[in-house]
Amino acid sequence: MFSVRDLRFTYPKNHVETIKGISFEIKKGEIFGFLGPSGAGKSTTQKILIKLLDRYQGSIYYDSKSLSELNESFYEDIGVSFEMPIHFSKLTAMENIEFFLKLYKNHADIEDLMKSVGLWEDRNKMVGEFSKGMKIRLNFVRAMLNNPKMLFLDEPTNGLDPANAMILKNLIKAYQKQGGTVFVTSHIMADIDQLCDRVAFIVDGQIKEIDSPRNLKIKYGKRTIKVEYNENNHTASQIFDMDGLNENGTFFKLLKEKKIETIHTGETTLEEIFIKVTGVGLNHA
Ligand SMILES: Nc1ncnc2c1ncn2[C@@H]1O[C@H](COP(=O)(O)OP(=O)(O)OP(=O)(O)O)[C@@H](O)[C@H]1O
Repeated sequence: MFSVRDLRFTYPKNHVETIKGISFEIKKGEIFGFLGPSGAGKSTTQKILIKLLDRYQGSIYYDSKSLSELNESFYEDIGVSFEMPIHFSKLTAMENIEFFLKLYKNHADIEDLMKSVGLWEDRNKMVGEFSKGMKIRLNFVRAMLNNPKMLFLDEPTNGLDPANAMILKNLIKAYQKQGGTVFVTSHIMADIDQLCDRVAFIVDGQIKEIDSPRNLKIKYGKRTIKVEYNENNHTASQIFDMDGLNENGTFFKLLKEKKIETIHTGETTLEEIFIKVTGVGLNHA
C-alpha cells in the first residue's frame, strides 16, 4: 500500500533533520505500527504520508503511484484520526456526521457504520450528552465516513481508560477484518503488541528494527522456562534452557516429584526489547 525509501525531512526553521533516512513498507490489509518515545518523529512521518508536509527527500509510493503526484483524490482513499474526539456538542451525532460527510465524494453506509460501533440508536442525541466512550466511537465513525482503504491513527488510545482503549482497539481490528489497512503510532507498548502485525521501532528519526511483535519476542526473548513448585510449603523455582529440554532429566524429575505451581517461558516484553534494541526507554523524551 505504501513504500517509503530513504525518507528525510527537516522542518523549515530547524537545522537538523527530524527524519533521518527511513525506509519501510505498509502492506495491504496489515496494521503497521510506529513505536517510539516522544519526539522520535512518529507524527512527522504520518503527516508526510498524508501529504500535510512536503519538501521531503526520498521516495514515497502509495498504491504504486508517487505520493507527490497524487491530487486531492488521495483524501477520498484515507481516513485520519489525529486528535482526541472533537465534535460539535450542540449538534446530534447524525448532524455531526452530515456536516463532515459533505467533505467527501465517497460516502460510507452511515447506518451500517453507526450500527457497527453501537451508536445507531443514539444517532439523534446531542453529542454533548455522549459518554467519553461514545465520543470516541463517533470519532472513529468520522475517520470512516468516506469508506477509506486506509486509516492513519496518531496515538489513538492516549488519555483513554482501559475500557475505552479496548473499545477503540476492537474497532480498529474489525476494520482490518473488512480489508482495511492501518498505520498507527504509539508510545504505548501494549497497544502495539495487541494491534500490530508489524512494528517499526523509531528513535531520533531513525528506524532501528521492523518485524512482527511475535518475531521480535522470539528473536530477543530469553529461551528459558521457569518452573515454580512447592517445596516444604514454600515456593521454589528453577530455570531451564528451552533447548534440549526434552532430554533434561532434572526438568522431568521436577515435574514428576514436585507439586508444580506455575510454568512460564522467559518471554520478553516489547518494551524490554525496545530498550535492548534502541538503548532508550519509551518514556524517554
Ligand atoms: N512544526 C514543527 N516545527 C519544528 N519542529 C517540529 C515541528 N513539529 C515537530 N517538530 C520536532 O520534530 C521532532 C519530532 O516530532 P514528532 O511530533 O514527529 O514526534 P513524535 O514521535 O510524534 O512525538 P510525540 O509522541 O510527542 O507526538 C521533535 O523534536 C519536535 O520538536
